[in-house]
Amino acid sequence: MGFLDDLAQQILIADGAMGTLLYSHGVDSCFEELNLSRQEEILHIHKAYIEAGANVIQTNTYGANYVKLARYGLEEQVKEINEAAVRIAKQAAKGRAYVLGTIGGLRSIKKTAITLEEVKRTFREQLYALLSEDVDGLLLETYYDLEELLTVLPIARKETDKPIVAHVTLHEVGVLQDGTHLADAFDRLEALGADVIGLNCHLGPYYMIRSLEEVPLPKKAFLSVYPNASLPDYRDGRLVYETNPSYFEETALAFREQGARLIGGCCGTTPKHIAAIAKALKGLKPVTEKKVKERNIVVSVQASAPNKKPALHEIVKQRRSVIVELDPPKKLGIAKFLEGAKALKETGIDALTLADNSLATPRISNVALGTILKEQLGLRPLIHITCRDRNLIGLQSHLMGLHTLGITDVLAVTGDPSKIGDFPGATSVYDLSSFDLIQLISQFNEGLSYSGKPLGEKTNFSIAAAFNPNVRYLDKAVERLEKKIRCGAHYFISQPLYSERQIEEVYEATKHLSVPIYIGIMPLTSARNADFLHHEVPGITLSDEIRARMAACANDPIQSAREGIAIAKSLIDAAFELFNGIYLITPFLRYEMTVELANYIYEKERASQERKIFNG
Ligand SMILES: Cc1cc2nc3c(=O)[nH]c(=O)nc-3n(C[C@H](O)[C@H](O)[C@H](O)COP(=O)(O)OP(=O)(O)OC[C@H]3O[C@@H](n4cnc5c(N)ncnc54)[C@H](O)[C@@H]3O)c2cc1C
Ligand code: MET
Ligand SMILES: [Zn+2]
Repeated sequence: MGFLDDLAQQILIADGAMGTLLYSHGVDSCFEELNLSRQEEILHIHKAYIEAGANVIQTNTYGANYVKLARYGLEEQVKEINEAAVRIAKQAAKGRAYVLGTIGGLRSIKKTAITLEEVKRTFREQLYALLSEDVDGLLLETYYDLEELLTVLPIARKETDKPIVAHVTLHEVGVLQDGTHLADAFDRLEALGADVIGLNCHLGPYYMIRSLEEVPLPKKAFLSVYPNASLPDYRDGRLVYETNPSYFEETALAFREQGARLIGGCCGTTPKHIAAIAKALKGLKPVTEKKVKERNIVVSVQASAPNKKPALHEIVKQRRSVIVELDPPKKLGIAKFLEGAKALKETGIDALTLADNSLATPRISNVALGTILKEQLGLRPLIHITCRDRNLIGLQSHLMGLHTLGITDVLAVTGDPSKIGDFPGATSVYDLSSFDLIQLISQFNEGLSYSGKPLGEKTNFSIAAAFNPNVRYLDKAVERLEKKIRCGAHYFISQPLYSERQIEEVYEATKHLSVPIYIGIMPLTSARNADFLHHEVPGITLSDEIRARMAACANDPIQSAREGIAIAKSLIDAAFELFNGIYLITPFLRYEMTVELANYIYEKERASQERKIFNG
């Protein structure tokens, strides 16, 4: 008889936490290293779980991989640490319990933190070490990222016929962090050859039971569940869990009702919790049938009221369109800002774009100013949103807020890193990349949150993305644009360009794209401003001619502004022929410059229309 034969007949009890138990004993270093330096302590914990009633234990190898051990400078000891862990667990089990070799997931919400190639390499190394010591099976646990588990599971399946337990970790009741429903995730794991499929960590029994209620019994695999002791509490800088082991008696019965056959514990659980599970399930057979609750899907996702005005990306496909950036002030007081906004509105621009703390320096909230523009001036605000200043919670709340205010035009950007701004020590969040943010907003437009939870309404954001053509390899930048379109970008707004030739190159490189581009034009204000952009802003190169023109009027601010405007007008002339959309950037709140340029564009447009009519 083996592990799977036993599961076919009966419920097996698994062990509980290792990490949080060691932590509660005061261990604050690498838990897995203790397989080498404090073997007795690990042995003792395994034994305590077996004595509490565990038929299945797991090796102390949750984080024994290259990536996690590297945090402690132990990355060269992957093999040693894993092999030692199996030997200790086997010594504790002495044939009384099955030993599963544990491999923990690496990715959290930030997929970008580790590539799938690194995931595979790291996984293989740990897998070979565990298999070389002849474990009874594998436990792939705490996979928040389904893509990661779907990547590593086939590797393990190909390498071994031993039983594989594959555990996802829920984001919230019934769904994974990418919005996949638990039942669908289980189907996919079963199809890839997992023998036991289940859940561990993050949530306590209550939410896990509710999640399993919507999951049918697997076709062939067995179901397992390792809940946390409770939701965690944060006390004196430490995560702590409620300890009420007798609660695990009731919940073990509920897990059995849901079809679980392998039941253990995750963070915060102790041998007492495992003893409670064993006590409750003593003599009980697994269920072979269950009633599945209908999926909790809100069927009626309301479309939100259609935008009163057409979206910018629709406007710019059809006609000339000018949008202007006017940065929110860095100090309190918005009189000059409003003066500029009014003057720009009078030119007839389609939107005023408001940066989100550009150059990582605090400015008055662009949502506050956007609301004022919309409500008081009837001017369309286009709100930049960076991934730098808000985590996944903040971003979603921000988007819901914008929707509630009726603001539908947004630009999704990574955001300049905080180290270049006024507060270099501040955290740059980057939970999401610009691609992820574009995808998130598209998902909001489908009425779904990041985790796939219905929002009750669909938003109707018109999604702009950034285009930086000031790079060494333009084709690489264009590949990013293509990816942004696949993520859901409706149009692009470019960084400023400073030569007619570059505008033509950009046109040639992007003319195949299915979405429009607003070309960035920012008037130079002085010779110093020109030198700064040329020498210090990555990617921006001004022609010798432009720099000479600005240098010639270096000591004359009025003439400098005139020259800056004249240069911008030539750039506009070049862009005008090739692009419908022009994005004017107001330097240093000097809105009179962008007012003049907007008027110039509209006059040019009128003249061009008249010529067309005249020519029939
Ligand atoms: C129109 C516009 C508005 C902006 N508004 C703001 C704002 O309000 N607040 C703010 O803080 N920042 C703003 N930025 C700056 C922006 O956040 C960064 O410049 C950003 O890196 C470029 O846009 P993205 O975020 O979409 O970057 P992504 O395309 O996601 O690129 C992110 C990073 O990848 C790298 N990268 C991208 N393309 C290439 C390439 N071709 N070759 C090599 N490496 C590359 C760069 O390191 C880049 O910083 C704005 C930029 C633009 C163009
Ligand atoms: C972070 S999830 C749990 C990891 C491992 N099973 C432990 O208890 O230490
Ligand atoms: Zn856990």
